[in-house]
Amino acid sequence: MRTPIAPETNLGDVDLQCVPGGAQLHAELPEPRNFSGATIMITGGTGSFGSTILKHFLALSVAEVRVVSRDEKKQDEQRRRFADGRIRHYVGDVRDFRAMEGICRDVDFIYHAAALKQVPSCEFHPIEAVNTNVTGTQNVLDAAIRAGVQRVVCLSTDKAVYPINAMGMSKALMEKVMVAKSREASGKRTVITGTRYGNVLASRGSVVPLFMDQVRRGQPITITDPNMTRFVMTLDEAVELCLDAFQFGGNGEILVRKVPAVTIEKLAQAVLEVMGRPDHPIRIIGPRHGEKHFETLLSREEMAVAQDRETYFCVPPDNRNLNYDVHFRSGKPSAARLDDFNSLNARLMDVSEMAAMLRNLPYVQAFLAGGEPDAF
Ligand SMILES: O=c1ccn([C@@H]2O[C@H](COP(=O)(O)OP(=O)(O)O[C@H]3O[C@H](CO)[C@@H](O)[C@H](O)[C@H]3O)[C@@H](O)[C@H]2O)c(=O)[nH]1
Repeated sequence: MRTPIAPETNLGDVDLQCVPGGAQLHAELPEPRNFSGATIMITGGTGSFGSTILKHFLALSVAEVRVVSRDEKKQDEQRRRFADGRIRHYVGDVRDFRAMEGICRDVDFIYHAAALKQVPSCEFHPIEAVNTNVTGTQNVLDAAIRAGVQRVVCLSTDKAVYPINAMGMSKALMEKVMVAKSREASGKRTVITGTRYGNVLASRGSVVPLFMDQVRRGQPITITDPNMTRFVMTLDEAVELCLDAFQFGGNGEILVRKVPAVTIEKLAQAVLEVMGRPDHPIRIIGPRHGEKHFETLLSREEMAVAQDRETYFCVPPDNRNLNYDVHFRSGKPSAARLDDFNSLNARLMDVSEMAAMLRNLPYVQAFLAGGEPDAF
């Protein structure tokens, strides 16, 4: 069944004050999010993000969730774990337009999370990153527009801003594809919105499970660079942003959650504090392939036009056309005197705040209870 979102829940047309550097927003954000009876498609639905979003959607009494991914084995595990007849698994690759076209039929909402996201491996296989992250996104959006899907939310990363590695570059291009497709979709049924995240704590393959495992095995914690900083957020915060994007995201907008940052040294100290092993040895190993010293969630140019929506920033699309006269008559606000929003000038957490955040994570709690939890 198709469930239209009530027009009043879409803030895409509301005249929000444009606040360089970010002051407060003034519009009331309506509740609640209504997905009941909807058919939802999640690309990358067996990955960290996809499966967590899946769990949240199932709790919101949706009619059907189509999980699209390439890995039969993960799908089988997920089928057993959830044991919910509303989930339908599709083996398919976002690189395959025809497959996406078939799966999109009669879908109301799409969460597009499928991506190659490992920084080091994308350095070695950049074209693979382009094929999945860029062309794959184009395929999903073309299929969605053609099928008249109501809303598509695409997942991006801080590594797409001022990118230096292939993963970030492919995600930056993905965002450009997303905005270009939103122009194409303008006036049609489909609304396309992006979300941009920093590091989600304790996600599969990330540094927190690695550090905890190293401590448990009695191996030194390996720190790349103690002064390196990363934006960190919990999975719940990430899910919240996704749901906000479905409800409030306008066409072509990118929503960026405001989160604090932490140095890797403090993150490691917090892990050791939580594990009660403050004197555990640490080894400095130096940065990995393609790593940045700090990350940026919003460029200076984006800060000049971003709208501040309390828990997140909204970057509107640049909807000027390619007519040069129009360009010259209506330039953008200047970014010259603005800072970007990066993990050096963001609020930096101290060890005890970081440790408190870690203690609240289900993964950390299960680990400390002696288990071997799967990172999501
Ligand atoms: O043995 C290690 C491994 C990592 N790090 C550091 O820990 C931080 C976080 O590393 P990791 O958890 O591997 O995440 P990132 O490399 O920052 O990338 C993650 O976070 C991105 C969001 O920024 C996602 O897009 C990526 O998919 C995801 O891998 C980085 O500063 C690393 O240098 C260490 O100090 N020691």
